[in-house]
Amino acid sequence: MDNKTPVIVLSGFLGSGKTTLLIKLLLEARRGALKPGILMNELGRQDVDGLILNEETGFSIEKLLDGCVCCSKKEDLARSLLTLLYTRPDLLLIELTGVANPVEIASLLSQPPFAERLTVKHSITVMDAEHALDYSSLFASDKQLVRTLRQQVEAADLVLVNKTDLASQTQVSKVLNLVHRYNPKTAVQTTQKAEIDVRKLLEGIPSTQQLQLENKPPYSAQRELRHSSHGTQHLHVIQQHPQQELQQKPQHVHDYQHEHQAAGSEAAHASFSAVQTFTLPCSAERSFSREELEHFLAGLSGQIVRAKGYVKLEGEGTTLIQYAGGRFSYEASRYPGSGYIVIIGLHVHPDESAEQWERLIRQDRIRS
Ligand SMILES: Nc1nc2c(ncn2[C@@H]2O[C@H](COP(=O)(O)OP(=O)(O)OP(=O)(O)O)[C@@H](O)[C@H]2O)c(=O)[nH]1
Repeated sequence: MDNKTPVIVLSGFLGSGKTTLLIKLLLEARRGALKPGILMNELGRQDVDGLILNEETGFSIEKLLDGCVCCSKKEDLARSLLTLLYTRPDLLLIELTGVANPVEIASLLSQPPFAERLTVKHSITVMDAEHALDYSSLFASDKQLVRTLRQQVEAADLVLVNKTDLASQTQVSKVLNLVHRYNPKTAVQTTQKAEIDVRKLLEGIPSTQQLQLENKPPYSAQRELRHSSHGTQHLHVIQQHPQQELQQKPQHVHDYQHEHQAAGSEAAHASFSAVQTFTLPCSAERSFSREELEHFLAGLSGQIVRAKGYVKLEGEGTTLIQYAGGRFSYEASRYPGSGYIVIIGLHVHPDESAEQWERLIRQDRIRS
């Protein structure tokens, strides 16, 4: 049996349903006694999805915040993958940002030091059935982003056309046609809340726990056996701390960055250009009404694509607020800290938005 760690890569535009799918995969992994290594990348400086995931599944994760792993954070991605491999997971789950290009990630994984340790089991792209068709015109000013969204479909072996509860039959059929046009070979499934038979996606992944129970050699010993027939490098590397390994192999990671720039500017390889992210903080005491928040977000300049964070709502307590595909949703949360909202959009004005936010918060002080 192949001893490489299987990887499932999740991509798809902002708010399409990647985290929703990841939660289902993790719950299934738990049922199957699989030990997952989880890596989440978010554009914002503040973590939201990681906290949701932890609240829903209890798993802790490796988070890469404040940038996209397929461009500015590639070196961090390499380091995080090594950190996760060091924990000897049964599988790796990687959720990319909504504007990441999975082709770049596949390329990183197919090179040393990962090629010999990881195998991509699935590359899944989640699409928003209601909005996917509008993206080309909506983001016409950001050619890289339009190309990235297309490559998200082209790179997938499974596409979920999600949020069908919010889309018409015609919209769903058109999205399915688009998927077939860009990637005739991929499997496609229409879903609501990313509801699919996740057992199939994890099929064939052995649990270390089960292997031990069956009295087979533990993972480390398997590595050793393999190592003895294939030379020394593999085992030597896996037993090192990731920091050490990166110190010994910095060239590879830097080469990656180099290729980026050498090929003629970041823009030539970047997966997006006009998308910006900023965070609006608020104290734990300040509470908002839903109307107040929705009105505030609607009044921001630029094109707000995604917003998420934790705020205190009047009469409801701490709440996870999500804005995706032009819709708001709210969910009670146990998040204990000060509130914040991460905003992602095109042609946005972070400073001006922060001033507006401050004014809104001050209004409350005047009221109370
Ligand atoms: N109505 C409806 N809502 C959905 C569906 N799938 C996900 N959502 C909601 O859409 C919002 C965004 O879902 P996520 O799973 O966080 O999307 P994401 O792709 O991880 O978002 P980013 O990581 O921010 O890009 C959440 O409020 C979900 O509950 C669906 O099929 N139907």
